[in-house]
Amino acid sequence: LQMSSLEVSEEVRQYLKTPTFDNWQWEDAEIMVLLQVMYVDLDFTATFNIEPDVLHQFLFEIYRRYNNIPFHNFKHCFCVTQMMYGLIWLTDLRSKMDSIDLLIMLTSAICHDLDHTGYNNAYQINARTELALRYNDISPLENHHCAVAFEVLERTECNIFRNLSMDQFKRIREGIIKCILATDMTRHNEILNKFKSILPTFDFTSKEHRDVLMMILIKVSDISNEARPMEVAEPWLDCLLQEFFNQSDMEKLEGLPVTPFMDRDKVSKPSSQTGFIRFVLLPLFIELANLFPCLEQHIIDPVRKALDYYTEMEKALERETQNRAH
Ligand SMILES: COc1ccc(NC(=O)[C@H](C)Nc2nc3c(cnn3-c3ccccc3C)c(=O)[nH]2)cc1
Repeated sequence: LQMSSLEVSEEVRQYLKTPTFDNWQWEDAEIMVLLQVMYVDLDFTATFNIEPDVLHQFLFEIYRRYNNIPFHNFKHCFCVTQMMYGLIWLTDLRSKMDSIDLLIMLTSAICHDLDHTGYNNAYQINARTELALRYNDISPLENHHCAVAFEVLERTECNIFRNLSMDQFKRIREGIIKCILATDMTRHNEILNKFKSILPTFDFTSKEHRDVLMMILIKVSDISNEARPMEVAEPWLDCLLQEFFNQSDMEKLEGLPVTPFMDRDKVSKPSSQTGFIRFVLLPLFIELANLFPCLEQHIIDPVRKALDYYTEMEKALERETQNRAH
């Protein structure tokens, strides 16, 4: 099943640009080739003189630095990157932003959860882990993901930016740090409110506005599973709850505070998801659709369907528990 990026059909290259792409049908080795195809089809390899072998070495080292945990693994990195790739094409971002900003966004997506251990920032801080100590409780995970990304880029054979100028590298480094640190969900309202405040007068020629948009786009890509077809999205929720339950089991064992929506004794799959979609996902996606109306049908409609699906499941679950109670 080995594929070289030369052998990926035109049909697959088009499918790769859509939010309906099903990651579950592809092996890791094929996903590595699909990631290369993204750099080629966005003309990054030509524009930034990225040698194919360096791109391959970079992606392989990234692959090695993701851990085998239920959710924050290499397949999640691919899903976030593929959604970012789809958004770039759907919104025709190439006609509105410099290629270097798109290169920052795609590379940030690939690197955004590097070496995630399956335990979130609340755990890192409460358990006083090495990461919490090193980063003084300030987004310890996201700081770590970003530091690992630049450790990889320090290796010449993996440095996809090695043929760029110092100024270009500085701009890329600043952008990747901003994007990866923006994926800390405790900053969700800060970033969303900033975007809401600039939306009425959004100006693509303003660097400040572009920076906020780039953070919104990686945030949208990061939590966008429910924008995908149900048969692609639902397994991801099972993986997420598995990872969350592993954490809350550990917190109980270690006598640490347990996050309510992670407690297997408290959370039900549908009720946690309806809350997340109504209060986190839809408000974020609706704001982005204000800037790119085409996202209504491609992203928001599927999410509304998912909300209906989980609301029905929630009702069915309630009826069942009531019947059992009688
Ligand atoms: C404001 O910070 C928050 C807000 C919500 C959540 N998570 C949830 O509400 C629940 C558990 N659901 C949920 N959480 C999700 C999804 C996708 N990513 N994601 C997630 C994963 C890890 C950390 C944070 C989030 C939002 C998803 O489809 N559902 C986690 C953190």
